[in-house]
Formats: sequence, structure tokens, C-alpha cells
Amino acid sequence: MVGLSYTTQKSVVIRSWRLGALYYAIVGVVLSYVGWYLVYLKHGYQLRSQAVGNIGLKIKGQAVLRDAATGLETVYDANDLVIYEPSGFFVATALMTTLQARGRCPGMDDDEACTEDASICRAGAFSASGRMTGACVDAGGSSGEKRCEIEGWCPGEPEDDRVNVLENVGNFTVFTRISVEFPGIPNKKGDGNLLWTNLNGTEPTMGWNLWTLNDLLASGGMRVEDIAKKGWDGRLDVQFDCDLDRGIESCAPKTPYKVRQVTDSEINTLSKGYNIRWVSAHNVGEPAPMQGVTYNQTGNSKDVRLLVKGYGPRIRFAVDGVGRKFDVLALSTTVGAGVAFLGIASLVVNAVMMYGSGKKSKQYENWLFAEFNDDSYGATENNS
Ligand SMILES: Nc1ncnc2c1ncn2[C@@H]1O[C@H](COP(=O)(O)OP(=O)(O)OP(=O)(O)O)[C@@H](O)[C@H]1O
Repeated sequence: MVGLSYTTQKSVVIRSWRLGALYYAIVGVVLSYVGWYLVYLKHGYQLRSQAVGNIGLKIKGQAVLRDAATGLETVYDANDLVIYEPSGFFVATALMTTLQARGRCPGMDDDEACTEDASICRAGAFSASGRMTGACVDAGGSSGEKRCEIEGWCPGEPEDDRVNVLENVGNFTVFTRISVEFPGIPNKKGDGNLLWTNLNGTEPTMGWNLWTLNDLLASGGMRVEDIAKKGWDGRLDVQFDCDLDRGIESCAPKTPYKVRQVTDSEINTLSKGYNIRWVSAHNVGEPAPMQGVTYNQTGNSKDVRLLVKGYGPRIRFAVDGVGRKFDVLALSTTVGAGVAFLGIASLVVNAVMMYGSGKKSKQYENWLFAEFNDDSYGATENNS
């Protein structure tokens, strides 16, 4: 059967100190790459567990709001100003408040202007401020402007934001309750995954599990005053890289923490800073009588709310990282994969012999490859 043959290995010893030096130099490089880089530096002897982190937050503090128009001062605490998110918080540093009751009033939105064309006020249609009654009424200023009358919360928010900045919010304290689990690495009892928390000690410690808002913002190069009126949207990464062979006690998040903005402030953005609205159900009193505004009356009382638009920093925390622990399987996988690189040494030396040795290349080829025709088992080519 012409074409069939069997190929097997034959060892060839080439007595050349140059090729020998090249071969052992490459072997040396490969072994140091595996031993020093893959095993030692990259911790190839350790099992890596992707940390699963959680954070709980509690914010405390007192602030004062001075009304720019009246000079009236009101003391607020964190419970009035903080909105919690699953892994973050928003705290208001400036407020715009509108005391409202259900009733009828001129719409405050530009789209509700009816000076030119009263027919845009269609009874029963929804507009930006409420549901239109169909009337086109005096907007109530000296300009003589007219607006569609709406039914809803009155009066509407003014078109331009009139914010009042709160004092002392930068000194609010943020308590961070962090816990991290390392799946696949058992705890001492062996009944669950290894856990780490920052709740050691008897009371919160500044710079460990307690921070001021000033501290957090300063880590991103900001001051509360810079962002108080516009707000800011940012995040803070709490990162772990724990060598658990040294014990869970040596584990700690990478510090210093650093907040960073999640939006690009360079580009011309549709939404700048950060603000949110909420309704304060606190005993807020009643809105003053206003021209053109009629409030619904239920018995002696009105249906009242304080609409709050708050500006300030929003910070979300992401807790993640890795835990590493010695593991025989991880070590043998790294070493096994690394040793496979040793084949590179023979490959390179053979390539140098065959293609980089000028006239001697042919001779090297004859040494490396030997062909024999075996008559007794059926030669595939005739011996000449
Ligand atoms: N933002 C914060 N600033 C200062 N201390 C805080 C803050 N948040 C929590 N703490 C304190 O940390 C400890 C643990 O808080 P945790 O919420 O678990 O307990 P607590 O007794 O319900 O707290 P508290 O009733 O004081 O809000 C408590 O001593 C608490 O007072």
C-alpha cells in the first residue's frame, strides 16, 4: 500500500554548545516564568474565590436650612434628607420646597400658556401640572400672561428652581456595615462559606466603618460646597484581595476609598448633577391663599403635602474582589499548564537548526529525520 508509513520517536544528541546553551536558556526562561510569575507572583498555588459583598448604610447628622428670602432657619436631621438605595444613598444638600394642596390653579409649565390660543386648554386632557379644566385663566403675575387652569396639586412648582442650601451636611456621618463571603472556601466550623465583616470593636471607628460625607467627597477631590446646589452622581468601589492563608484577620478592603463620578461631566449632558423629588408627609401646615387658586375643602381641612426637590450627592457602593487559599489542585493545574510550555524550547532549537543554519541545515535535517523501508512488513517504496 503506497503512502502508508509508521512514524516513531528517535532521540538525536547534537554535540553543539551553542544549541545546548540556547536550549537550556529557553528552558530556564520557561521554568522561571512558571515558578516565579505564574506560581509565586500570580498566586497559581491558590484557589481563587470571587467575593460576594454586601453593604448596609446608616447616616446620621443635623443640618440647618436658611430661607434666602425670609431668613427663617429650620433644623433638619438626616431622616429628613437621606434617601436610601439597596447599596447606596442620596443626601440632600439643597432643597426647593413647594407647599401644595389639591385644588384648581393656573398651570406653571410653559406648555400650558394660552395667551395666544385658548383652545389648547381641552377639558379633561392631562398636561404637565395636572388635568385641564378647559378654562384659560390669568397666570397671576403682572405680565398679564394667561395659562390653562388645571385640577391637581396647587400651586405648581415654579418654573425656575429656587434652592436653599443646607448647612452642616458635610459633617453627616456614614456608617458602613460591610460583609463579604468567599464561596467555595469553608469557614472554621465547616458549616458554610468563610465570612468577613467590618463590625469588629464595640463602637464605630472613623476611617474604618464610619466616614463623614466630607471625607467621602474629598476622596474624589470635591467639597460639599462645590456640588451642593447641583448634586452629583457617583460610586465607590470597596475592593478585596485577601490572602486567606494568612487568616481572615489579615483581610481588609483596599484603602483609601475613592469616590468617582458615574457620568461624564465633560460632554454636554441632558441631565446635570443629581436631584430627586419626594413628598414630605410631615405636619407641614397649609399653603397660603393665592390669587387664582382654589383649594378643595373636605370639611374644615385641605388635602396638603410638601413637595421637596432635593439636590445633593448620590453615592452607590460596589463591594467585590477575591479571596485566595492554598489548593493542591490549583497548584498542579498551574504547574501542568506551565510545563507544557517546555515544548517551546525544542521547537525553537529545531527551527534554528533547520532554517537558521545556512548550508548546515540539510545536514541537520538528515540527523533529525531518518527513513527506512521495511521489506519484511511490506515496504511502501523500493530501496534503490
Ligand atoms: N451614621 C452613624 N454615625 C455614628 N454612629 C452610628 C451611625 N450609624 C450607626 N451608628 C452607631 O453604630 C452602632 C451600630 O449601629 P446599628 O444601627 O446596628 O445599631 P442601633 O443601636 O440600632 O443604632 P442607633 O439606634 O444608634 O441608630 C450603634 O452604636 C449606632 O449608634
